[in-house]
Amino acid sequence: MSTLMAGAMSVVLYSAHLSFPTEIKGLNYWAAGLITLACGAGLFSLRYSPLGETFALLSANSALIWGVGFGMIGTQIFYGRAPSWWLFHSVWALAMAGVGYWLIIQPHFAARVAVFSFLISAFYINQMVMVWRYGDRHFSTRFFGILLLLQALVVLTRGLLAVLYGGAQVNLLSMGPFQSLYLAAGHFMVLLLAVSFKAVATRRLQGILERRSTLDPLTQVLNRRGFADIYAKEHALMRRESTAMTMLSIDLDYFKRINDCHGHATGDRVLIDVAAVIGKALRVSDHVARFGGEEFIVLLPVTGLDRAHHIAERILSAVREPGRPGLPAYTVSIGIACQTSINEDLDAILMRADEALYRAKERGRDRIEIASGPVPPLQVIQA
Ligand SMILES: Nc1nc2c(ncn2[C@@H]2O[C@H](COP(=O)(O)OP(=O)(O)OP(=O)(O)O)[C@@H](O)[C@H]2O)c(=O)[nH]1
Repeated sequence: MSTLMAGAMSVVLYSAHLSFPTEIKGLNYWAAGLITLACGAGLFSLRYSPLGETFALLSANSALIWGVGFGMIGTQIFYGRAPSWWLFHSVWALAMAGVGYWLIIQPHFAARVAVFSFLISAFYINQMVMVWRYGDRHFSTRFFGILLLLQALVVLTRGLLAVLYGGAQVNLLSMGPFQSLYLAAGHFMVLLLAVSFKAVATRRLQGILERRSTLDPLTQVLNRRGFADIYAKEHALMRRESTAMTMLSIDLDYFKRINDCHGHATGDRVLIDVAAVIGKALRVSDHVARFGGEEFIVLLPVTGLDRAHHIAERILSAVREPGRPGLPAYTVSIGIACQTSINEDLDAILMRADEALYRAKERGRDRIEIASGPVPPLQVIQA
């Protein structure tokens, strides 16, 4: 039953892989791992078939190692790590050599169990390390990590019992407390691991969708909604720390002409380029957004007018620089508004920055203008 459920989970994971092939990686390996584990469980039942016990045990053990190994590869890829195919193949080769030797040449059940258990635990331990190092601090990740730890402990204990007490303690065909525990773990843990991996993947997807809803799809900078959220946070910080922040309103000059002369696709590439140029001129703590069309807004937290003017000049001259292949020359105009009062809201500061921008347009474009502002009750301006 649990084998069938693991098979069903593989369909769920594979369909998630087909829906988000680039956003969430590794799901296909997890799906392959679950199917292979289900096949492995099926192969064990062939031991009483005409194919014989040796074939059944060798093929089943091989499938189990592949199944767990694919899970490890899936987890590594999920966390953006290079897959350890060398570990995958080494564990498989060593385990098959050990199992084969103690099954065919020198039959020894306990030795077979020990070598298989110790080697396969490497896959679980490797995944635990991945989750510990690269996972986020969220319930789904912790759940996944704890299950991996438990599975590693169960497998290692089986190996140890085989070494210390011989085959009788770990023979799953005879019943004892450890055998029951191991079978329960074997049956349900795989399923639980698949469920927890799906939970981790869903959490990743949630983050991706949240990020997407705040990003401009063309330039990958913030959109109006994402910017409003960031502004609210910076505004709260400004209230607490009595600092200033400055807004730049940046608009491409004669962008309609670029579209008309070079086509809309080139216009789009210019927009991507200007977003990149602006981004390079900023600190990581600054924020850039595209407010539709060819207008970009930059928020410079804890920044006064002097420093903001310096940054705006840097953007202006970086945009003017020739030599970006395949793009027409273009310029931008910039309006600057400094916010020093917490009573001013986003709409008000944007309006002032826009007024300055229109003045820059009127006065010939490719220039910077500073907004006259409300009298600043400023305590600290870090320029
Ligand atoms: N390629 C492209 N063009 C866009 C996009 N959004 C808006 N536009 C174009 O941007 C142009 C804006 O033109 P205007 O508002 O006249 O501004 P402008 O030509 O830059 O003139 P000034 O701002 O006065 O210097 C229009 O032709 C829009 O079609 C977009 O996402 N991609």
